[in-house]
Amino acid sequence: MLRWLTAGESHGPELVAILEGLPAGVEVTTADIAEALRRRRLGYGRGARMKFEQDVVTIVGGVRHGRTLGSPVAVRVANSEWPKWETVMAADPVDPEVLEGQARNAPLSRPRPGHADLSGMQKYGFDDARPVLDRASARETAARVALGRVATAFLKQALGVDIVSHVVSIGRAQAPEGVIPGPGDLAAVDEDPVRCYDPDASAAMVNEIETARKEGDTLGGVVEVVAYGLPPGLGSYVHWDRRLDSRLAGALMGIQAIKGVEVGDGFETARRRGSHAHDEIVGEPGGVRRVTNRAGGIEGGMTNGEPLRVRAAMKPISTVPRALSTVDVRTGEPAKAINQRSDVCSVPAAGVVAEAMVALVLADAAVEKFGGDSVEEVARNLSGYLSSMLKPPHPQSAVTT
Ligand SMILES: Cc1cc2nc3c(=O)[nH]c(=O)nc-3n(C[C@H](O)[C@H](O)[C@H](O)COP(=O)(O)O)c2cc1C
Ligand SMILES: C=C(O[C@@H]1CC(C(=O)O)=C[C@@H](OP(=O)(O)O)[C@H]1O)C(=O)O
Repeated sequence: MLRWLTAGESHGPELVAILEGLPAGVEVTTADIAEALRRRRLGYGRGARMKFEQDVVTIVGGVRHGRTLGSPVAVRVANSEWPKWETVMAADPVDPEVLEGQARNAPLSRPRPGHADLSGMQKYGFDDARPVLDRASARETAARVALGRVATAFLKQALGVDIVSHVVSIGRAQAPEGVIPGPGDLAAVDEDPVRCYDPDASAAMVNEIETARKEGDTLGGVVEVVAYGLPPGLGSYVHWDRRLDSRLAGALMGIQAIKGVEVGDGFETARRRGSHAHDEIVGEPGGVRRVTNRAGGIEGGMTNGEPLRVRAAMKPISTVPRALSTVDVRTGEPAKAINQRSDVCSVPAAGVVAEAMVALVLADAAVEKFGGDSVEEVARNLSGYLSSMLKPPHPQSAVTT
């Protein structure tokens, strides 16, 4: 079993992340993780903070000379902006007089509709949104992307799996259906300003973001993650919480602002007749394949050997410059919601985070099926499984033998 945890606040000194249960022998370096974090900061529509802040990565456990040890992998991602926030977010008590004069420390009492502010204040008994938003913030996804990079390395090295993601829509601008990056196309997707694989759709998405920005508004959208090279049989049909689709949906919904998840053709499948909803099976030399992949590579809660396809729908950013109505919790009076620097659209970044979450869930399922002590052992077990796996005899090979 793979377990992962993150800690740290958006304006705190650093994020920390631990991944436990990963086999020994996975090749991964600080530079690999730093590059994954760089990808997460990209994307047209991100706010000012993404330009001036650096993610400073340190691997502090579980890796020696570029290979995992089998012990928990621990990563620190430092916030380079920490000196500006040191008194506001200090762990130890700070002299109230020092805090008094700091604009940054003024209580945030006008909760934003759509953010965690108000419910978080009510739940934990705060009269200031600062302690809520600082942890609810998607800054935390940097920690997940760091761990996701380690999981991605494991999946590639032990199973030959490639994970790509792309942006399917931003606002009303939509990529044509069926345009999906191939296993080696991640760099090409990353080159696009909104991480869309279709150039015309990409231009329309950039235009949507610019228009929203000019109008003081924000946008959401849909991202898709595709994993190539998965063997059949990861996950299980035997219990709800062992189903791979259930685990993927939970992981994707656990990303800030994700409000919907689709597996394969998802909601569109619900509108089709059965005769056009499923993927017919044909034999071919060496095995079987599906003629289509409407299911997105999962049947019965298990991978079926076809590319895995999952989508996540992100709501628009809730820090809307044309601020929404709220109540000032100190006075009870109507007010305009907190409106500080913010992203206009973070959908491209959410795609990178979604890749990380998919990688962590798939790595967990792979360790469960093939063992978790070393990359070599996992590869050996995978190879034994594939060579003994049920494969209906192909008619042509039956004739020749
Ligand atoms: C990569 C990423 C970046 C985000 N950036 C912002 C932002 O700059 N401003 C903002 O208000 N919300 C941003 N969000 C969304 C908030 O984190 C989210 O709306 C908030 O946590 C409440 O969402 P929830 O209801 O899904 O928890 C971002 C989300 C992601 C995934
Ligand atoms: C810091 C990151 O994203 C932040 C996520 C976020 C939110 O409310 O989720 C709000 C913004 O932070 P701030 O209010 O400090 O500008 C984003 O910049 C990041 O992705 O690294």
